[in-house]
Amino acid sequence: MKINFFKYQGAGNDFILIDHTLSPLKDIDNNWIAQLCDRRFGIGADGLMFLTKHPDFDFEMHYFNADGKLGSMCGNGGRCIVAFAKNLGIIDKETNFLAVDGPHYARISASGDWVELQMIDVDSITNDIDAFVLNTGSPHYVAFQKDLKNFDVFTEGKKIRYNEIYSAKGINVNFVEDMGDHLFVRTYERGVEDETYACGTGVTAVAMAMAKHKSQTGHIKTDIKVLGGDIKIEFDYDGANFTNVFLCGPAKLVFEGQL
Ligand SMILES: N[C@H](CCC[C@H](N)C(=O)O)C(=O)O
Repeated sequence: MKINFFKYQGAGNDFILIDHTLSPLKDIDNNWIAQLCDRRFGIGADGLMFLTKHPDFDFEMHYFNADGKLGSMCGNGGRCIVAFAKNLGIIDKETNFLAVDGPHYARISASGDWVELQMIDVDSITNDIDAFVLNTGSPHYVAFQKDLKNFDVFTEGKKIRYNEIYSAKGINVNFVEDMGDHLFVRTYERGVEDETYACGTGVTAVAMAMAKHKSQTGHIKTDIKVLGGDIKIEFDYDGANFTNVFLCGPAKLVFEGQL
């Protein structure tokens, strides 16, 4: 049986999407997923998602990292699957869907390629020396870095991801430089085990860490540049809890094909 797939990208974080609404997901072949995500032997992607039906939601998102294993929440993937669901005609301007970290609300531009995705509330940020550690659906480490453009994100990110504190469960490692009117962020992603061009849960974690660092409260809007484009984050912060969190950015169909 032929399988139709769609390739999407959100600020350069790229994904393979498969409509699996006709049957439930079972017998996942993790090696097959890893092979499809491989950039030389497969289609090439940072992750793969299946869209399935759910009795209480518009659809359910199942996200796998490029290594073929089930991932935790993927923010850019969430934005892309919303654009995909619109493309499939499952949803129109807004949606409530289920992901691994719970229900998500999202709204979509009329053009279908700009998605604002609500992320989970966050009530805990800890420190690891000068860095911040928090979970925005996926676990993130946020460190400040000068001259980030010329920094070796792969080597330094990998060192942190595999150090004795984080190696067992893994962590996504974000480096941020404050550029004045925006933040510049680069991320080493667990499960891809490489730097990616964008990470949605990562930039969300960075914006939160920056608000805490600067002791800002209220309704906070943050403009972020990543290697693959521009993302906007919005949330309310009362000094302890981050609520009404939105990850906003592009989500575009690149091509479709058949396996
Ligand atoms: N790229 C993703 C993060 C994927 C999470 C994954 N790397 C993991 O920790 O399982 C994002 O946009 O949020």
